[in-house]
Amino acid sequence: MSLLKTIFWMRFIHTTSFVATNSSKVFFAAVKNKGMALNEEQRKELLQPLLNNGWSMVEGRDAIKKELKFKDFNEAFGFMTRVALKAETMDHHPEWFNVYNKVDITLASHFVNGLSERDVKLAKFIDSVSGEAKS
Ligand SMILES: C[C@H](O)[C@H](O)[C@H]1CNC2=NC(N)=NC(=O)C2=N1
Repeated sequence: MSLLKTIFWMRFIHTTSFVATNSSKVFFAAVKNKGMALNEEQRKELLQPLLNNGWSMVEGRDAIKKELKFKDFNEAFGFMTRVALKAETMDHHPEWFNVYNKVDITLASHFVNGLSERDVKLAKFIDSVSGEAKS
């Protein structure tokens, strides 16, 4: 092969592999897109109803928490199982602590180091399955 042909093929391979890696980067960034931190408007519209429903802001951190008390461990763990399955399908997990019938839950989004719409969605789900629990 002539030197010119070799240079041509080297440039061709370099360009096509560059295009391939770049488009896969764009593709995976889109797949992984989890949204952004809540803005002021969303905080009034989406967060305030949760704060009126037993959730409160964590001190020194952009996160929300709720403390739930169930009848017994069975009720508490049944609730946790429902939330765990939902969290897994959402790929969004609570920080939580359980002793017997008590479950303390904190929600925040690691990828924005604060609250996102995912926390609102999970908090709403938690409220919908917490049944007779007292907060
Ligand atoms: C790699 C995986 O997608 C991430 O670590 C997920 C898992 N669960 C998560 N849960 C929460 N609360 N926030 C996240 O940013 C998060 N990210």
